[in-house]
Amino acid sequence: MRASLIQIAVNEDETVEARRLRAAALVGEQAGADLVVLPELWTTGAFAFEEFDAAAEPLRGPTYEAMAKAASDAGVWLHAGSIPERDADGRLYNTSLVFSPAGDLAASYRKIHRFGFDKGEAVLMGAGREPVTVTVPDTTTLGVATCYDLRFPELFRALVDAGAEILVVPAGWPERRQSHWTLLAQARAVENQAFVLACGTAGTHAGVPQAGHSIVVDPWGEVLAQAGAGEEVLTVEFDPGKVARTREQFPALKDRVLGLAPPRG
Ligand SMILES: O=C(O)CCC(=O)C(=O)O
Repeated sequence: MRASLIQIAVNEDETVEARRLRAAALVGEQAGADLVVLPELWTTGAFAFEEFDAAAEPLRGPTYEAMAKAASDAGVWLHAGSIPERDADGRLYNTSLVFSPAGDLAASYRKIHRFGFDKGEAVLMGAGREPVTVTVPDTTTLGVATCYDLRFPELFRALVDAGAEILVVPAGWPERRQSHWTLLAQARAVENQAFVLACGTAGTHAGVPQAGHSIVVDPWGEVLAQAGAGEEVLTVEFDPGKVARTREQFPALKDRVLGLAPPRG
């Protein structure tokens, strides 16, 4: 499988429309890849809270249209990162879109863990409730999560229990916590014996420099590739069959003990 992670720069000197066109062109350049991934909230930037309302779009809005076309033009599975989605009741969500090579919507996922504690995304957006997997016929199953979700291992376990072998994590992770990003991506890969494809943004928006450093980790925890800080397309080839082999040779997932009693004391 060949995967390309598009670590696009999100800076304020570019309009959302211009960045959408540029993202579509970058996806087009990845024809020949099996899977292409864009980051979280790349239209506005994950920290541009004051832009969310104005830039919010219905699920099938301009970003959906542009990315569906980009996926079918390039003939790739496209995890198009996330958009600020406005639902029919006017509520906002941080919603990821995954397209098949035919340009059909294969899945959408509303981010479950919202970032910001008592401000930003945590108060401006609603929380998703449903973990989401996507079956790539005859190949593998993707489990999707978004940015801050990376800190919550129970979500990833739920994805693995549902068959996920490749965990795809679009993000807008800040430079300040870059060490957590790399560490958590490796931890989620090792504990779940799965590939982790984590795609961040480059650039600076709302005064928050982005970490970049998109990363691909294999089921043994080895870093197959990692980007630098700037805009970059990180391309990596790997064998999804390594998940089954790793789980067979080192069957730790089989040793889980579920339903533990509460700790004594
Ligand atoms: O968990 C973190 O440190 C960053 C999370 C984040 O930036 C986000 O979810 O948008």
